[in-house]
Amino acid sequence: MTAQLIDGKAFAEGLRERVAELAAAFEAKAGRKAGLAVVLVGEDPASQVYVRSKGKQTVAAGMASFEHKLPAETSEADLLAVVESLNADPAVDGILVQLPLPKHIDEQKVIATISPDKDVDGFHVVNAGRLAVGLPGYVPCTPLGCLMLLKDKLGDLSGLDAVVIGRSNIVGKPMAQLLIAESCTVTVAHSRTKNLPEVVRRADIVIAAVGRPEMVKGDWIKPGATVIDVGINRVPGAEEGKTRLVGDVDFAGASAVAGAITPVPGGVGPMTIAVLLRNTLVSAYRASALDLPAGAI
Ligand SMILES: Nc1nc2c(c(=O)[nH]1)N[C@@H](CN(C=O)c1ccc(C(=O)N[C@@H](CCC(=O)O)C(=O)O)cc1)CN2
Repeated sequence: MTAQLIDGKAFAEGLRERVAELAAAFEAKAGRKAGLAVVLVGEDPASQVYVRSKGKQTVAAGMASFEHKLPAETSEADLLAVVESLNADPAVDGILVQLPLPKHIDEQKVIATISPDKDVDGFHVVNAGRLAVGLPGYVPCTPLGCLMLLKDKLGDLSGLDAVVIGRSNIVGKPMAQLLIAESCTVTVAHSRTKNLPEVVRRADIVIAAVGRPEMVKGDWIKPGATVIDVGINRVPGAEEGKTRLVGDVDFAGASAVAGAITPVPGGVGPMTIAVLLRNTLVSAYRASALDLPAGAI
């Protein structure tokens, strides 16, 4: 079997177009643009690329982008003060503090300071709690993007066996909650899981989010399964001094067995920013007490 490719890049483009249409409608009704503030502390090269992309895509979708670039030595107190000023700013519907933060800053404290109503990353404990009990709130962008790709490919997910490899607050845990809400039978596997290949082999849906290059092998995959690769790992390339991106799944091996698979790059990654724009627009509609057409995005 050769797996069908799940084209996250194309899906994300479509989502961004729908967001842009609704952002224009929002501006016409509210008399202002929906706004996203992104805060970057330090000069991590990958984070700089993601923040630049977020700014460009926000503007391209017809929303206002507010970038706050702070030096790596910024104190926790100063960062919290920036977040508090964004909480109070009516032009800002969504706040995102780019992770990871420098070691001297307590990430949880920063996330807890973001207003849950502007937490378009969905990392605040209030939004995590809302997801856990099935109340409306903001859902972290990467897992929501994975779910959109899965539903687009498979339709109804109920009754399917899903394995989520990884238990981070950003991907693994919310992904498991989303799949439970879709009536999947969900296993969350991690570094202590015994006989991981056997656990993965039972799954109709595999979500790999461990951050270990090409860890999930082709012979771990059940024939016909759908494989969503969340990993973005930079490894040495064929040419001296060059690097290339690989996922957490051995793409060549898994493609020979799976029914459908996301590539890296061009799979889950582009969905992260498209869903961020979507969450920001939802926040803008809520802040202005305007109705978003049901199921529009
Ligand atoms: N506050 C947050 N911090 C971080 C998040 C997040 O959701 N919120 N996620 C990641 C990084 N990230 C967005 O911030 C992100 C990662 C990857 C991509 C992407 O489009 N990847 C491309 C490849 C890009 C490349 O060449 O390097 C792909 O997979 O095709 C977008 C956003 C950590 N921090």
